[in-house]
Amino acid sequence: MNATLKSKLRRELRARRQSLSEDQQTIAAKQLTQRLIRLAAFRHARHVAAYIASDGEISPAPLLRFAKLNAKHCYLPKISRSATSNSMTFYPYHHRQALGPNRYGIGEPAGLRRQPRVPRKLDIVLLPLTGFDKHGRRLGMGGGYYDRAFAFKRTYKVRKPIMIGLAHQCQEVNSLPTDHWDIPLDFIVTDRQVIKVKKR
Ligand SMILES: Nc1nc2c(c(=O)[nH]1)N(C=O)[C@@H](CNc1ccc(C(=O)N[C@@H](CCC(=O)O)C(=O)O)cc1)CN2
Ligand SMILES: Nc1ncnc2c1ncn2[C@@H]1O[C@H](COP(=O)(O)OP(=O)(O)OP(=O)(O)O)[C@@H](O)[C@H]1O
Repeated sequence: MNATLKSKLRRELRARRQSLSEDQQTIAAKQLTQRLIRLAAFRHARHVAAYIASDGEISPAPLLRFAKLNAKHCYLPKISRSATSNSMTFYPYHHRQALGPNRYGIGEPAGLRRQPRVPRKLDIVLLPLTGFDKHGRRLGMGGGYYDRAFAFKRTYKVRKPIMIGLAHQCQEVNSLPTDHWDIPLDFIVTDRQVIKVKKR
């Protein structure tokens, strides 16, 4: 039931972000950066995970440059497929890091010489949203990668990492369906606003 609804919404919301022009994307990414760098959660973070934008997603690239200049350690997700599950690992994103496309065509660290960082040792995770509502519910790309990698946050009720969903303002919807495995967000930041999610 939820799955059909989620996939219909996903199609609609992906079309919305894909229709933004290059200029709109550039401006949105800068505005997003300005909002994020004011957040205490970001200022205090030493280990920051983000992503390489694809499919019209709002880009954390200018934020990553700022984070690097401020001596923060940055990480990018890399996905892998095994016989039993699809998982995601976070690798350091350093200067001149080689990137290669994953099976969805998204850039991810390639030619790895460094060790990944375990998810619970990240301070903040900036994750891409396909959709969100004002209550802080999220819709991802449907792979369940973030839900699985951070399922420990639901199980152990730990504070870290702080989960911050990033999206274009045009990806807001009135209400989203939720499933029990959806990991809760702490903040949603768009080019226009910061939502601090209330604990449920
Ligand atoms: N930039 C970025 N990196 C990321 C993610 C992401 O959402 N954005 N991921 C976050 O998980 C992981 C990759 N997950 C993905 C999962 C599904 C599809 C995808 O395109 N799936 C279907 C459509 C699904 C649907 O509409 O129901 C497709 O192949 O077209 C892409 C990425 C890791 N890296
Ligand atoms: N903790 C988990 N353990 C096992 N399977 C899970 C877990 N969390 C989610 N899944 C599976 O992942 C699939 C995708 O879930 P959903 O549609 O909510 O993805 P999403 O939140 O949009 O994706 P993402 O987390 O990659 O952004 C579901 O079929 C679900 O069964």
